[in-house]
Amino acid sequence: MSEQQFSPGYLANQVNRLRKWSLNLAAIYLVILVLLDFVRFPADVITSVFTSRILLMILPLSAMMAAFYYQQKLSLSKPLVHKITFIGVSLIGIGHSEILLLAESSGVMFPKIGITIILIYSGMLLALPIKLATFSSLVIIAFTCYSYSLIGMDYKSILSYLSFYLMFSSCCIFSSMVSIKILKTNLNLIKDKDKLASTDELTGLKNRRHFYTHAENVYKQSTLENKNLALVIIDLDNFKAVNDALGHYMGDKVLVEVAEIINNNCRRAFDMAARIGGDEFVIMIYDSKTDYLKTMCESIILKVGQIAKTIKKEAPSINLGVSIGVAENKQGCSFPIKVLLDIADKSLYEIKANGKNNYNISNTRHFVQTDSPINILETI
Ligand SMILES: Nc1nc2c(ncn2[C@@H]2O[C@H](COP(=O)(O)OP(=O)(O)OP(=O)(O)O)[C@@H](O)[C@H]2O)c(=O)[nH]1
Repeated sequence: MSEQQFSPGYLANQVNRLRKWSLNLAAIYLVILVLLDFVRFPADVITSVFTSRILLMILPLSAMMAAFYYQQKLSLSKPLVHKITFIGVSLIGIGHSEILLLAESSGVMFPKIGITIILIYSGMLLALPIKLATFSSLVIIAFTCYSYSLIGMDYKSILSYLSFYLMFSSCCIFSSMVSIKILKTNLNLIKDKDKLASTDELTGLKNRRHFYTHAENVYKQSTLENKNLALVIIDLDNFKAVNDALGHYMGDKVLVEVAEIINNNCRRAFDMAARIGGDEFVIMIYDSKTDYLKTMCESIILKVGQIAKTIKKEAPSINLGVSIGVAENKQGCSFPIKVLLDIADKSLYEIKANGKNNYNISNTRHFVQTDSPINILETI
């Protein structure tokens, strides 16, 4: 699953889909109810019944569906969509009470708690956020009980209908809560699994596999937006000696501290640090500036130097250091990630060959003009 699917809007999208389907069901049942009206009601009241159905049920439900389906196109805010839904549900409740009164006055056998109306309500209640669904239920129940009292129903019957409506509404609201909870739990489980698969266990940085996927996406973004993109490869110097002299536990500790230094350089959304080998790391900097890259490399060398000083106290012969190779895609000059890594690697090995503990920044424009790019371009 891609990273984009886990964006903060992912859960909201899933919940929205669930709500859209609930509304679709409500709409289907409403059509059935309207068709039943033609069979049940005598000709003299059918016009009034049909008008009430259109004004108080079909139109509000259509407005609710339009708000849900065209939320983005119409730039409707979420609270506005919820308000439209709430008003829609309440109107539908009132509409049904109105038709109940019409049925009673014209002597039509009209089930007080019809299965179709229950299905319509459940569809709509599931389409609302929990608080609004609770509030709408109360509005609908109040109106229905009021209509019952208007047709002269005794209080015991009203009470039994009231308890039925309360049970039925709470059942819908509870199902809505449970489905959202299940969605949240599943999403968190998938997120945890994805995090484990993309993270380096020791340092907590992203691993090589995740880095490549992310880097390809950011590279596409940089070409679209015509932004600079820099890859910084960082390799510790003489790290093996730390392991050999002070043990793997100390070696691990050094790697964790270095990872923290490296990660602190990722300040913007597209930047990313990863561990791509034993003592090898990479940082990707989006919209990079060469001056910033220089300052960053100097700061990393300085901070790793402080770790080296602590190591030296315990093992004076160890010269821990860090070599850094940087490749920077300047605007209008876009080498793919693989080639950019190749260039950064070559820059790094120049430093390794020339005394270590330093950095080297290669602007990719430079490679087009000299002999070196011919080698690099052949690898494309
Ligand atoms: N403690 C520890 N060591 C590791 C880990 N992964 C790799 N290494 C060690 O890192 C060392 C890397 O060795 P080299 O590539 O020779 O690096 P170096 O000693 O820094 O040599 P230069 O890069 O040439 O300066 C090896 O000894 C690996 O065993 C790890 O997770 N923990």
